[in-house]
Amino acid sequence: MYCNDSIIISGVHCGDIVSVFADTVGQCKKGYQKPYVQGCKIFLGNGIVRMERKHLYAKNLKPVGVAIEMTATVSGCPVIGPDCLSSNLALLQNLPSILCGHVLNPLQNEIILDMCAAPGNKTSHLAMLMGDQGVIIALDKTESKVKNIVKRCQQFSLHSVHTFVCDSTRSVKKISQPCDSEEQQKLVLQGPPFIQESFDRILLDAPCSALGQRPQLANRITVNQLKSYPLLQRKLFHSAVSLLKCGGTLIYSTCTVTHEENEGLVLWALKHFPNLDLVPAVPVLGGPGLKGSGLTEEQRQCVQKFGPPLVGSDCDIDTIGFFIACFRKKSTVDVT
Ligand SMILES: C[S@@+](CC[C@H](N)C(=O)[O-])C[C@H]1O[C@@H](n2cnc3c(N)ncnc32)[C@H](O)[C@@H]1O
Repeated sequence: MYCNDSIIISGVHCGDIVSVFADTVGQCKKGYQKPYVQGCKIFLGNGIVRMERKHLYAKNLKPVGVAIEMTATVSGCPVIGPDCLSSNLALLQNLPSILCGHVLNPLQNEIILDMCAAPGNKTSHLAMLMGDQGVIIALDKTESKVKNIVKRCQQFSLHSVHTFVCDSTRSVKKISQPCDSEEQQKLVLQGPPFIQESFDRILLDAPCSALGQRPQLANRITVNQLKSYPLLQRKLFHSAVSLLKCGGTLIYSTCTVTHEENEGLVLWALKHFPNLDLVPAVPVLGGPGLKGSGLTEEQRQCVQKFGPPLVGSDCDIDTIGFFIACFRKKSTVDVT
């Protein structure tokens, strides 16, 4: 357990063996002194105390490190955190997120767009897959989050990534401007809005309801919030199709499990963009799309779906919930 989110009660000392709980209702405030008995909590496991209250809550302290070293967890997952890896050598990512980069398969010297890039985990992976040769434009609509992409790229000394604060639903220039590939590269480096068909490959790792994230002990998402995502995802997808070159690859991914944000988005895209083909997302590690989702059997096999292995599920890899679909643009046909 990392010290920035720990609550250690008075009278507990380094070396003590303690049980660790997660507060599921957000009432156990940082620094709480007494045992938290009334609120809702979930047992996470046992561990050894490595920091006491005086190491955590004294004035002007900015504690870092492990406060409780977990020795046995209910989840059975190994304890892996930032301290386990040298931060300039490796980045921890879940399996489907890593797969996203491989499915996009960016090649050296291509022009790549990462439309919703912060904090830059997938962006930095893409740059590494390209040997840092080429151009990656990384956009995010939140300025503070774009700073995190910059930090992430500095951490790995990556030079091919160019970041911009941008609402990607507004990233397409209205007027098209035919130009050669050298000119195209110069223009994208000037930042958004971009002329249509500027990018060889696009990653749309969309903002989503994130219901696939784990561990998830409590979720406070409202029905209205849940309903807002498909609309935003469609707007972003629309921009992505405009910005993609003919023959280019577009990856759409989410870390959620809802039909509307995953298979539903694919059905909508195939209906509204006759110039797009759904192609197999390879390499394959996940399971097919949901049965009964409206996708044909062939289309179900093209997409990849991840999540905890459920009884009767087609995928037995135990990961966060995730969805990947891969499209190829075959022509510049106007869209509806
Ligand atoms: C799923 S996260 C991206 C994670 C990132 N690809 C990574 O692997 O590190 C979605 C991101 O989309 C951003 N976002 C939401 N709406 C956006 C918009 N209209 N334009 C650009 N970015 C947006 C959010 O700020 C958030 O950082």
